[in-house]
Amino acid sequence: MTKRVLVTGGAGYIGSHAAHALVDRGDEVVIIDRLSTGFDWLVPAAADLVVADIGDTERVASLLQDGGFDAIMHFAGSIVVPESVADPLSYYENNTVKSRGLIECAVRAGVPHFVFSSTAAVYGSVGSEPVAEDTPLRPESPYGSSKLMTEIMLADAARAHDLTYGVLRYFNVAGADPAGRTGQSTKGATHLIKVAVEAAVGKREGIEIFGEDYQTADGTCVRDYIHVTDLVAAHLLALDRLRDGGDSLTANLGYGHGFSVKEVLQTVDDVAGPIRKTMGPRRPGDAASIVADASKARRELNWQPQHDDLTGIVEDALRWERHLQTRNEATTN
Ligand SMILES: NC(=O)c1ccc[n+]([C@@H]2O[C@H](COP(=O)([O-])OP(=O)(O)OC[C@H]3O[C@@H](n4cnc5c(N)ncnc54)[C@H](O)[C@@H]3O)[C@@H](O)[C@H]2O)c1
Ligand SMILES: O=c1ccn([C@@H]2O[C@H](COP(=O)(O)OP(=O)(O)O[C@H]3O[C@H](CO)[C@@H](O)[C@H](O)[C@H]3O)[C@@H](O)[C@H]2O)c(=O)[nH]1
Repeated sequence: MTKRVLVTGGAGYIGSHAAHALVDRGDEVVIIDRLSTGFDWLVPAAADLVVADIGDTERVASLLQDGGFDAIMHFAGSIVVPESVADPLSYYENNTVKSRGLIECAVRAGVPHFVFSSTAAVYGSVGSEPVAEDTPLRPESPYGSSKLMTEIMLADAARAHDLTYGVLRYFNVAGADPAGRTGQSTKGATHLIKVAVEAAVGKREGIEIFGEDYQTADGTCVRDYIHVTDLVAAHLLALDRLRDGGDSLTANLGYGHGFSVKEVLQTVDDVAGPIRKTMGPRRPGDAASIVADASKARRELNWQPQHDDLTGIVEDALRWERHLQTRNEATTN
């Protein structure tokens, strides 16, 4: 069978990195993206881009029916936790209902493999110990619940039909393609490292630290930041496993150690020069600490991360931010 992958959300931050990685190793790639938070200029030249909503099941069905795909990588979705609290039904619509339709189209068209972007948000508050995949799932936001429901649908569909899947639960994804071809370009981004490097290049006046009264070493929240290149490498390994006839798998993707908000911002200061920081209240819904036990991905996928270095992550994010600034100046002049 041809190695041909439908990448949903392939014009977004993580999906565009995956599309590049797939093209780099010779897979054929078709992207479906409605360009709500993604950009057509992030897509590799060798990939076909279909600008459409994955909720347009007629379009998706006809793409899959005639397309000769052996896999779907499903990145499309809505991703901002506080937004999901304010507007839960739109999250269930975009992340759960539309994923259901996509899975159904895959089953009907006989696409045998499905790799899905899930999230550490399916665990909820877990304490300071690294969290393994068999930890009880108690999402605390509609975003986390919307993703968990898709995990459940995939597992049930795989039991009933000829489908194998990889569910990958991402911790905090950051950094950019070291080759400089793509990076996080979201407008009004809320992710810590993205916001900090925007401040470093002068796009923002500074950054607010959301709470310093957590039960952590320095009082700020602890997260497990993973370089997007390592994250994407695990997707390719998961896909290869399925293509080789391996079992479905659910695995965390993180490095297994955490950094506090203050440690991250210190690293940004070290790399880019000091940025302005102000102390603010806690952001609703933030857990004090969440760190992956990522031993399963290493064991089952033979995943060997190459970019487990916070300084390198920040350097790559900063390089991309500078590139965006130059690009914006070029397009506005
Ligand atoms: N960034 C993170 O730290 C993180 C962490 C955990 C999980 N994830 C998951 O990874 C995936 C990708 O996230 P990202 O950071 O690249 O976000 P992103 O917003 O950059 O990418 C999402 C892409 O999906 C597209 N899209 C959204 N809804 C669509 C629809 N209905 N039809 C077609 N296209 C649609 C957007 O235009 C965008 O290009 C998401 O599913 C997200 O939940 C991200
Ligand atoms: O301007 C900012 C932005 C963030 N933070 C803090 O930085 C930490 C990380 O925040 P953020 O980068 O927004 O990531 P999370 O809230 O941890 O959520 C991310 O990581 C989850 C998995 O752990 C994914 O599911 C989500 O999609 C993704 O947004 C949190 O303590 C925030 O309070 C600040 O203090 N100031």
